[in-house]
Amino acid sequence: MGEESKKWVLTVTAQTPTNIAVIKYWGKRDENLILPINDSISVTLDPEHLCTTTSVAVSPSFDQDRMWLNGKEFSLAGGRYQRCLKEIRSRACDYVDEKKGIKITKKEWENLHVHIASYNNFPTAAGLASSAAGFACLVFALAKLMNVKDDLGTLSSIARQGSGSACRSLYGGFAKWIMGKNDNGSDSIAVQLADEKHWDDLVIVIAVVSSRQKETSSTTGMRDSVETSMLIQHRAKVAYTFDAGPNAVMIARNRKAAALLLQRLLFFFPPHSDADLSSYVIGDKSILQDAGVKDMKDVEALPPPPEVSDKIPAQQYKGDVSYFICTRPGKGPVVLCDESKALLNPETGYPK
Ligand SMILES: Nc1ncnc2c1ncn2[C@@H]1O[C@H](COP(=O)(O)OP(=O)(O)OP(=O)(O)O)[C@@H](O)[C@H]1O
Ligand SMILES: C[C@@](O)(CCOP(=O)(O)OP(=O)(O)O)CC(=O)O
Repeated sequence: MGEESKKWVLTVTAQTPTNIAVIKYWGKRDENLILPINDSISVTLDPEHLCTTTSVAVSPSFDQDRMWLNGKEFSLAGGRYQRCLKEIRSRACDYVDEKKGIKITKKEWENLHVHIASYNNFPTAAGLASSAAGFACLVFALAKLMNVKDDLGTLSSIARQGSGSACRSLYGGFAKWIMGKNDNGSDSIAVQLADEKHWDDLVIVIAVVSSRQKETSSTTGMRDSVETSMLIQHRAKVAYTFDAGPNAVMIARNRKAAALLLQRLLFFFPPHSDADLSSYVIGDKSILQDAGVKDMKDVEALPPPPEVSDKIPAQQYKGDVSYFICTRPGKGPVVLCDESKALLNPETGYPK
């Protein structure tokens, strides 16, 4: 290949939301293919507040597949990354860009290397579904780059092989991962139940008590549950609100309930006195207005909630929560055309 023809770089940038399961996936029947032991249902969170942005690039000048996560080089050697790359490459279609003089045939995609740069705008591996947004974004961006024509259901089954919960992040609103029955996983895909407008005054408040990396990953935690819990098969009938980590996720059915909830949360879990309210409650700050809280003085003036009685004393836990994120149902993956949002330099294909 001549030096001139080695110069071109083709890039795509995509943004994908996280999701929080209300009926959780917890336990696999196949560890390799990532097949679950139950159906699960989730709410996709607004990418304005929590999202992954991933840029992918391809060029004949790249000599290996490389990835950078949150600014640091990250190994793609793991089986989950390799499987996603292989599945997407096998579905790549011919690509032609007459203007740039780029022509890639289906066969040529197999030998072209990719560069990937990804950034999570929220804590990674802390129990806030970074693997979900991350693998969904990786698969979605690569599929766009390689001109994959398959539908979102197929892409969801590829993202599933990166991280189970990722299959639901291919959709906005409310998604269901159908566990499927087939041994080869072909029917284990996610579908959209309703879009983000369906229940648009639903409010999700996340109390972040720790942004540190979890000691037990979801993969390990659910494996232990499957091996040791006799009740695991019955678990998905039971509602609970914690994800796999210390950070509580609370779902309020409408804005009024969310405002009352936030008043109570701020009463019981006030920030340290020197804190700034705008960094203590992030995301959709308009809930603060509904709660009648404009500044720290208003937080300090919050009265004990009426349900506090002699039996339940109004003990306050100052500083125990690092910060709260208020969010809502959000849209699914999108391609970002604004060059300034790209994480890879369009000329070189290396991180900006
Ligand atoms: N943007 C990303 N792109 C690709 N992979 C990512 C990205 N973000 C996270 N990951 C992968 O996901 C792993 C973290 O997954 P893990 O399940 O342990 O935590 P989590 O997804 O944040 O929490 P949980 O699934 O319990 O909500 C990372 O070590 C990395 O391999
Ligand atoms: C508690 C959960 O968030 C667990 C998510 O687990 P992962 O999808 O991160 O696990 P792997 O498939 O092993 O990568 C529940 C859920 O999202 O349904």
